[in-house]
Amino acid sequence: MLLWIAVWVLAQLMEYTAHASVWFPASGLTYAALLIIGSSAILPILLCAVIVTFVTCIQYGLPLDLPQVIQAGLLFGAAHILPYWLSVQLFIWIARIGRLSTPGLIIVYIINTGVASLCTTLLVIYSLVFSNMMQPSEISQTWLAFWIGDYAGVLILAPLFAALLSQQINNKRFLLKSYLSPNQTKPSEFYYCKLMLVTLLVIFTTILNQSTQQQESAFVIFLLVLPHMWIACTESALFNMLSLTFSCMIIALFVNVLGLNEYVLIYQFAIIIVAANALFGVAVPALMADNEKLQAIITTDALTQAASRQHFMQQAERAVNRSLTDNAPLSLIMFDMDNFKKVNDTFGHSAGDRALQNVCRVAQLSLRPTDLLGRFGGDEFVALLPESTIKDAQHIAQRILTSVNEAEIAPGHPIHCSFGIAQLRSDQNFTELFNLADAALYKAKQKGRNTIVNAEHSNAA
Ligand SMILES: Nc1nc2c(ncn2[C@@H]2O[C@H](COP(=O)(O)OP(=O)(O)OP(=O)(O)O)[C@@H](O)[C@H]2O)c(=O)[nH]1
Repeated sequence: MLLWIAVWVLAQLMEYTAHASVWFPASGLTYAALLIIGSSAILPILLCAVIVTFVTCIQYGLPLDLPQVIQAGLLFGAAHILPYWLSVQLFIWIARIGRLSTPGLIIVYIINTGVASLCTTLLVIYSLVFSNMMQPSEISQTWLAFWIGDYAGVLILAPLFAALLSQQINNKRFLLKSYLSPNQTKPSEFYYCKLMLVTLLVIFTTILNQSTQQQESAFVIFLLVLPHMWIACTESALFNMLSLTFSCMIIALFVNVLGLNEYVLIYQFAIIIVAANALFGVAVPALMADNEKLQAIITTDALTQAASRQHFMQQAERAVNRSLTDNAPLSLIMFDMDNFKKVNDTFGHSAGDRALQNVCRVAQLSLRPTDLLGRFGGDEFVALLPESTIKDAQHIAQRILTSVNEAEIAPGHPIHCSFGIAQLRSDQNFTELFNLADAALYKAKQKGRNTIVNAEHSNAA
């Protein structure tokens, strides 16, 4: 309640004409409270509405007695709360059933809050007229500025207040965090430079506007979209929201101080457009994080963390082409665990999984950072060794074989592997190299397993 009254007072301070402020932060808090706290936020907001109506009556010297003030306050509160409450219910419902991604949710949020703030505006205006707090003749000049002020308050401040309330209240109605990138509690080192740019642009525009008294100059404020998109793409959602709040505050401040009331709608629309754009920016870090996760899923084998077959093939094709162009050596080691089916049957599938992970871990230790290890099938692995001759590959395969043999499935049961190795010739492509290593591996199995066979000579190493 204290916060709601405080942000209402803030809007009053920024009021440029009766009942119309550059923005109305209280709408943002109402929306956030209904979203995070739920219907138990209705009564405190209603009480706040009665209190601020009382203050307004004193402020404008309206001749209403106490019961009339209470009635007017309740009417105002109901008109203010009802559309936002319906809008929040709809938003939660769409978020739940739609399984929307962050950008989808932002579109729904922008449209939803736009419609809700318009409905609130119309209802509140009619409640003010009904309570004799506003003249019907004032409606036509007030409603648009009133709506845009409310819309800016919700669009910009509701996510910020929702984030703050979510930290205090353990709510399961709407998990805001699941739509945002991992929390980044600190701004980047250039954050304050970006805010400085925003401030300079606002000061420049408002002073230009005041000195020229032409509406064309007020349109310069739309350039705010540039620093705000920069902030949106490089800062966390929290600092994105804070910077939008900052922009709105200084715009409202300068518009009031420099008496730019005539042009206020331009500034209000600029705030809305910049905020809607920047909100999409909130989705950028989340999309990038999703992208990284997807990339990891596609390129990595989940059990062993070796490269997936598809990723290995892509990288191998490229490495082979590079090697052929540079006339540099490149070798392939193919290895497969021996009698792995028996391992699974004897020690269980989980022990088999651990053995696969162990083989992969020790193989990685024997490889260089420039080599690539891939899992091709159940117990079959391939290592791509750029800049390596068959001799180098033999040494590496021997190192892997030795360490694999030292790793045990169970006490007294060492892991055994067979290896086939091949070096790329200048007249070969990757598939031919692969087939050669595969044939050598087959020979290693035939030779009694747990051994290394060189494809060129087809001899046990
Ligand atoms: N634990 C476990 N087993 C797997 C996995 N993927 C495949 N397998 C099993 O690995 C075994 C592979 O067996 P085979 O390809 O017949 O070869 P092998 O028993 O190792 O015999 P050789 O290769 O001839 O030495 C099969 O029993 C598969 O069920 C996995 O992710 N985890």
